[in-house]
Amino acid sequence: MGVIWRNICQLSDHFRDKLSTSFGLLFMGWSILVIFIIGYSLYEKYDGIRESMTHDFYLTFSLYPDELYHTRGLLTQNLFWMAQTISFMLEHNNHKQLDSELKRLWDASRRNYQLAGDIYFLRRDGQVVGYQQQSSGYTMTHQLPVAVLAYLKKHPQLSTAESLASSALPNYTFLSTPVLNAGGQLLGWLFNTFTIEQVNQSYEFPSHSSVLNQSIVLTPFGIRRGENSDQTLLALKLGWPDLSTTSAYVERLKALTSLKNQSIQLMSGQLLVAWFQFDQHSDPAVVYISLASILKQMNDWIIGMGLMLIFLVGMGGLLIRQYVDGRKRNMQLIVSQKLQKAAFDSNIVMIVVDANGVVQQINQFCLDKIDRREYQVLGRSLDRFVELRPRVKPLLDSARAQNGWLGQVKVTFGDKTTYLKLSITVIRSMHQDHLFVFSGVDILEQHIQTTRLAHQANTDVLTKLYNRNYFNEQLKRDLNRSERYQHPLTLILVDLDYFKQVNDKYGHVIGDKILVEVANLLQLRLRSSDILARWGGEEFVILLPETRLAEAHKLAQQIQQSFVQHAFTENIRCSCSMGVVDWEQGSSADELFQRADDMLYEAKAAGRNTICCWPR
Ligand SMILES: Nc1nc2c(ncn2[C@@H]2O[C@H](COP(=O)(O)OP(=O)(O)OP(=O)(O)O)[C@@H](O)[C@H]2O)c(=O)[nH]1
Repeated sequence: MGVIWRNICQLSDHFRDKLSTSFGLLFMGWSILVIFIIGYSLYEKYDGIRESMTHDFYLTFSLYPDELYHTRGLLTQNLFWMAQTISFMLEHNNHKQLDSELKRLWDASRRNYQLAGDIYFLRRDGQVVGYQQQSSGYTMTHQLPVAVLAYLKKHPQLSTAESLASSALPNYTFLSTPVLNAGGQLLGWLFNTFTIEQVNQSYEFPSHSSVLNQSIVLTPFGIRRGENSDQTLLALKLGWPDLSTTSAYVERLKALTSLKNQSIQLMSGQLLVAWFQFDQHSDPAVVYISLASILKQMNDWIIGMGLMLIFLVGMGGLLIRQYVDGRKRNMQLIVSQKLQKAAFDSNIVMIVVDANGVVQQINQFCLDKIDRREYQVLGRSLDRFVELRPRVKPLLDSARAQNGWLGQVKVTFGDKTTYLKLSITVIRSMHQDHLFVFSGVDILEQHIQTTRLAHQANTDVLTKLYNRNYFNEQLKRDLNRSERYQHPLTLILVDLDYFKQVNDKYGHVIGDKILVEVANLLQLRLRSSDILARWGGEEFVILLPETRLAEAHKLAQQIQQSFVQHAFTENIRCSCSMGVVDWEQGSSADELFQRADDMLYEAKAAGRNTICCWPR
C-alpha cells in the first residue's frame, strides 16, 4: 500500500510539471491568437479598401485553361488577392508598384494555372486600370490598348461604360474591347455552328456597322458577327448581375449556341463558368467571377474562425483553471510545510522519537536546552539527554495504549530541572513503526505558583502550621487507610489555658508570639508522619497515625511537661489542656472530633493543665 501511495504522489508531482508545460503551450496558443487578432484588426483596417474594391472593380478574364475545374478554386483565391492588391495600390496611387505587382501576379497565375488569354482590370466607371495580352506577354498600361482607343475615339457613344449602360443596357456597366488571336478561333466556331443571319438577327448592339463587321460581340442579348471576326473577340463585362439575371443570360447563350447539353455552370450562385468548345484543339472559356461571392466566403471563414476562437477560449479557460488550481494546491502545500516547520521550530520542546525512544527529530529550542548539536542527538536514545519523570518508556507505552498522552512531567535538562506540560501525539504509518511527537511547554513558573497557592491554602498564616482544611483532608485519608488496614489512629486536641488573660494583660502581639512558640513547641515533639494543625484561635490538633492511645497519652504528657518547663516571651508561663482519643473502627471523623472535644471539656473542667483520654 505504501508503495502504491508513493507512486500516486510521484504521479501527481508529474502532473503538476505537466501542467506547467500545458501553461507554456497555452501561452503559445494565446500568442498565436493575439497575432491572429492583430492580423484581423489590420485586415479590418483595410476593410474600407476591400469594400471599395467590391463596388468598384470587376475582373474579366478571357482564358484557355487546360483543366478548368481543377484551377477554378485556386483561381478564385488568386483573383481575390490580385484584386486586393490592386485596390491597395490604387488607394496609394502608386502605379509603379501596381505595375510590378500585377506583373508578378500574372506571371505566377500563368505559371501555376497555365492560363492563356487576356486579363483586364476594370473599374465601374469604365476606366481600364490595366490589361494583359496573352499573345504579347505581359503588358501594363494605364491607357486602353491602341485599338480600343481608336475604336472608342471613333464611336464616342462607347467611350465610357456609363454612356453605354445608359443608352442600351441600363442595368449593366458595359465595356467591349477587341482582342486578337483567340477571338478568331471562337468566331470560326460560331460561324461553323450558326448562320450569319442567326447571329446578326439575335444581336442588338447599338454600334457602328464597321465595328460590327469586324467583331464578334457577346452581350446579355446575344452574339453578332463582324467582318474581321477572325481577328476579334469582345470580352464582355456584365456589370454586377444577380443570379437570376446571370442565369437568364447563360440560358440565352446556350439557346443561341445550341450548347444545351454542354457544361455551363453557375457556381455559388454568382460564379459563372461558361465553357465553349469551338474546335478540336483548344477549350476557350469566359470566366466571370463575382468578388462579392469571394468576400461572402471570406465572411464564412471569419465566422468559422470566431467559433474556433470561442472553442480555444473555452479550452484556454479550462487549462488556466487547472493550472491555477494546481498552483493553489502547491502554494497550500508549501504554506502548510512552512507552518509545520515554524511550529516545530517554535519556543517549545519538540522531539520526535520512534517506538524505542530513539530521537528522530529535535528542534533547536530543545537542543539549546541540552546544549547539544543535532547530529549528537539524532539516532540516540532520548534517555541519554533528558531525564523525564515519568520515564520515557512508560510514557510511550501509555501513549500507544491511549493513542496519545497529555500531562505534566518533571524533566531535567543537564543540571536544570523544570516542569513541562507534555503532549505526546502518536503517528501511525502503514510502512513504518509508530512515531511519537513530544511537544512540551515549560510550566516551571506556573508550577511554582500553583505550589505556592496550594501551600497558602493549606497553611495557617500566623503559625505556619497546617490549617483546619488541610487537616480535615488528611484526617479523611488516614481514617480510610486505618479503616482498610485496621491500623490504630489517635487524635489530640490541645487548648491553651486562660489565654484570654494573656491577651488582655500583654496584648495581642504578645499573644501571637506565644501562639507561634506553642506551634514550635508542639512540632518538636512530633514524628514526620504526625500531622499538627492549628484548629483555630488558641486551639491545636494533632493526628497520630499508627499510634495507640497509650503512646498518644504519653506524647500528651510530654507536651504538658514541655509547657511547664518553657518560658514563653516576656517570661510568660502557659499551660494547656488536652483531650486524647483513640479512633474506634467504624466511627467517623465527626465522632472522633466530638469525643476529643468532650475530653478537652472534661480536662478544662478538671481545672485545666489536664489530660483526659478516651476510652478512659
Ligand atoms: N493574640 C491572639 N489571640 C487569639 C487568637 N485567636 C484567639 N485568641 C484569643 O484567645 C482567647 C480565647 O479565650 P477563651 O475562649 O475565653 O479561652 P481562654 O481564655 O483560653 O480560657 P479557657 O480556654 O477556658 O482556659 C481570646 O481572648 C481570643 O481573642 C490569635 O490569633 N491571636
